[in-house]
This record gives sequence, structure tokens and C-alpha cells, in this order.
Amino acid sequence: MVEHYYRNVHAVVFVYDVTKMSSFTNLKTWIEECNGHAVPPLVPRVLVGNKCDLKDLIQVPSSLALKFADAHNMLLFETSAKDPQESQNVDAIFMCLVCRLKAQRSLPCRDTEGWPAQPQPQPRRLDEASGKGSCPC
Ligand SMILES: Nc1nc2c(ncn2[C@@H]2O[C@H](COP(=O)(O)OP(=O)(O)OP(=O)(O)O)[C@@H](O)[C@H]2O)c(=O)[nH]1
Repeated sequence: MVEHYYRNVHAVVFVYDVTKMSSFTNLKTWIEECNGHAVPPLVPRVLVGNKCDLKDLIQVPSSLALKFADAHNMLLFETSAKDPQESQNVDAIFMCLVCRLKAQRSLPCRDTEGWPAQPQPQPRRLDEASGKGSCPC
């Protein structure tokens, strides 16, 4: 059954709850699980900390999450499925993955200004201070 989720996988989104440290520490297990199913290194992976609207309840600091994301070569996005002000980051996750997948296939990638995009830069975080990821495309 689990095998089914890993077959022909195109991208992996690791999600933790910023208000629950255990969900963050469990990421290691999920990454091992993913590696154990031989997901190819070229398959893009992103890290998502959800529920960032619950500012008073945050247990996982952005700095810690950034360190973890860097160590595993992933971009970090902090999102809220509830707060509309943070919801653009939900879209950004999928735009970023689409850009990376398109770049891998040498197809043009639409940026925010129009089509076609400029040559693809290497993945980078645009807003390091806030710890929130942004698609480099
Ligand atoms: N404040 C806030 N609540 C959220 C957010 N995302 C999900 N929730 C709430 O968290 C609860 C669980 O959401 P689910 O979508 O069921 O997620 P889950 O992973 O199955 O469950 P949990 O591990 O409890 O988060 C629900 O009450 C959601 O409304 C968020 O970004 N902010």
C-alpha cells in the first residue's frame, strides 16, 4: 500500500506543524522513509511549516527549520492554511515545484512578470530574514 505513494513520484512536500515540535522531529523519520523507497535525488523536495498564524503557540523557530532545510537541501516555506495573509505561500510551494520540474525538462518557466521566464537561477531563498521560502523562478 505505502509503495503506491512512492511509485513515479514527481515531488515531495514534507509538512510539519510549527506549533508541534514532535511533528518537526518526526521529519527525520519521514525523510528516511522517503530515501528508503529510493526516491531519486532529482525529485524536488520542499519543507513546509504550517499553522504559522498561531504566533503565540510556535514551538519550532524559523531558524531551526531553516537549518534543517539547508541540511537537507530543501527550500522552507512557512504557511497558514487559515490566515489569508500567509496563504500566498501555499501557492508559492506549488509554483516552486512546478518551476523546478519544468526546469528539469528544459522547458520555459513562467515568472511573475510574464512568459517566457529569464534563465533559471539556482534555488535560493529570497526572504532569509523571515525564514519564509519564495520561489526563485
Ligand atoms: N490555525 C490554523 N489551524 C489549522 C491550519 N491548518 C490546519 N488547521 C487546523 O488544524 C486541524 C487539523 O487539520 P487537518 O487538516 O485535519 O490536519 P491533520 O494533519 O490531519 O491534523 P493535525 O495533526 O491535528 O494538524 C483542523 O482543525 C484545521 O482547521 C493552519 O494553518 N492554521
